[in-house]
Order: sequence, then C-alpha cells, then structure tokens
Amino acid sequence: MAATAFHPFSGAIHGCCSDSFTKRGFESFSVKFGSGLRGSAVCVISLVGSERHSGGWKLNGVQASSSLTSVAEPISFPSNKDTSDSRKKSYEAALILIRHGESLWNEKNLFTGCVDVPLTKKGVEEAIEAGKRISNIPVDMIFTSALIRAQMTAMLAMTQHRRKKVPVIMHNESEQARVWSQIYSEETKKQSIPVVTAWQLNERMYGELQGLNKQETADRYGKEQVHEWRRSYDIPPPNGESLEMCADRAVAYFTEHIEPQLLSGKNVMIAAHGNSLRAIIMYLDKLTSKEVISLELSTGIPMLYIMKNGKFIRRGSPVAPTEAGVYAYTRSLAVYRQKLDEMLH
Ligand SMILES: O=C(O)[C@H](O)COP(=O)(O)O
Repeated sequence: MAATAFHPFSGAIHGCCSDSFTKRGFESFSVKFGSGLRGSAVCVISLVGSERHSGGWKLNGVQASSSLTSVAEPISFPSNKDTSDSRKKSYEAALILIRHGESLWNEKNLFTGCVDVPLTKKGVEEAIEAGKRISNIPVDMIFTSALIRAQMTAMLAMTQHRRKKVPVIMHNESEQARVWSQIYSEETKKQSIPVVTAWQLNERMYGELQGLNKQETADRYGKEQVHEWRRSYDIPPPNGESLEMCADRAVAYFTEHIEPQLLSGKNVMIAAHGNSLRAIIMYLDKLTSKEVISLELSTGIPMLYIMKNGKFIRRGSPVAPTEAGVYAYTRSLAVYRQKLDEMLH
C-alpha cells in the first residue's frame, strides 16, 4: 500500500507542492520503503529545569529543498492571527526550536556535520513525542535546515499538532520551482504552514572529521584535541567550521529572516542541529563564548521561547501537551489552546 500524504481538509491536489505524510502514511511508507522520507522540518528546544551552571547552561532538553543562496522572501500564507491581535502594538510570538531526533550517524557515533543522513527509528519516535509536547502551541511559519534529519523531525512533529494545518515546503530555488509549486486555493493556503529550508541553519561543517567515528578520532588525535574541536568556540576542526563560524551564518539568518516574522506577530518553529541551535541560543540568551561551551543539547526534546516587545524570554520545555505551566506564560497561548479545545470538541 503506497503511503499517502493525507490532506485533512479538501483532499487538495498535490501537483508539485511538497507537503508531508501523515503518521499513518509515514508508517506504511517506512515499512515498505525505509525511512528515506523527504519532508520538511520544525524545531523546538527545551530547557527542562535549566539553570545557569558555573560554566554556562545545562540543557536537559534539546533542544530545510536546500538553497545555496539565502532563501528569497518566503511566500507566507495569510497570518491566521485574528485582526484584534494584529492591531496590537506590542506583538507577542512563540518561538519553538528543536534539535533533530537521533540520526543513523548519531547511532553509529560518527561525526555528521553537513552530511545528509536520515533519522533512526528512535529518532522518528523522538520527533513524534516532541510533536505531542507542542501540539497546542501555535505555529504560523516553519524554518528548517536543508538536511533531511531536521526536516523529518519537523514533519513528524507536525503530524501531532492539534490544529492539523499542513506544512508545505516553499520552493524558491528557481523561478520555475516557485511557479510550479504555487497553491491556487485561498482556503487550502489558510490551512497550510509555509516551510522555508535554509542551508544557513545546517549543522556546523565538521570538515575532515565528517564520517569518522568519534571514539576512533579521539584514539587517533587524543581526547583533549577532539574535545577542543567539538567544544571550543573559535577553533575549527581540520578544514571545517568552528562554532563561531557556524554562529556567523546561523545567527545572521535568524536575525535577517526569522526575527522579522516574530516581530510581525508570527509564531515560528525552527528545525536544526546541535551546533547551529547552540549558536542561536547563545544569541537569544546572550551567552558568552565561554558559557556556550558547556551548552549541550540532546536530540528531539522541545524548548519554547516567547518574544515580547522584541525581547526573548526562555520558557523551558513543554513536557506534555496539556502542561498548564506553558499556557500560563502568556494569555495568547492560553487563548489559542482554548480555541483549539472548542474547535475540536
Ligand atoms: O554533527 C555531528 O556529529 C553532531 O550532530 C554534533 O556533533 P557534536 O556534538 O560533536 O558537535
């Protein structure tokens, strides 16, 4: 049975639009064809009980068709925020970040960097669990890295979202791609979430370590040297990127393409990687280059920020979809969840 990409609304025609399988569709697909699913991705990073350690933040939680040029302004579907919200001067928006679920090379303990490998079965399960945790938090736009492990994580997480909007990958890599992937129904657009993929959100490029086993590398170069490559701020691995170099591109992309969406009141999710997300969190939390060194992210667990009046407030990890705490943070999140309850009951 071929997997189906299920449109929960009008059974719209796909054509060249790239959307996502449902969980059922993915299960039948992965049973038959393995998990080489092309999808698009979302991110939520969690600070579960995070506290500032002497050396920086301990994160128990965790924390997109690649375009080699920065993505053209995404065609964002009409915002679904009601007009009263949009007239509010002090916009408030949810920012959800997540590191991808476990990948096949994480499982093999190989340096991955910008090599494009899929999730393991465990990584798939982590993504679905993450989706449950954020299933009541509003999402108007999704940004992902250009790598499949982050994109799979996002698409699988969105299968759990209660609003049931369909994430649709924006194809701006050429004029033909943009024209051929147009959606011609306003109603279908309203029930869709634009997904922008950007190489700038990719994992740091690990240079000549990519594909090497982390333990063998330590045996070959020494534990201290490998730790320095992995967790220093400005020392790159051989012919690779340092965290600082990764931050230069990832944070620049965030401030140029993502922050304006938040400032306009759009709720955003980002799907990315351990180091590109450490760089973004360093910006959001104003961490020093020393503090960010001890910032560690696990795979597939959510974190929520609230942007209010241009400031980012870290709100920890939605541990469960009904966790009262998350929705107590802001009125708009509580109202959104209440509307979902009314719509679905
Ligand atoms: O790219 C990789 O190997 C991992 O995603 C991150 O690796 P690190 O934790 O060694 O930076």
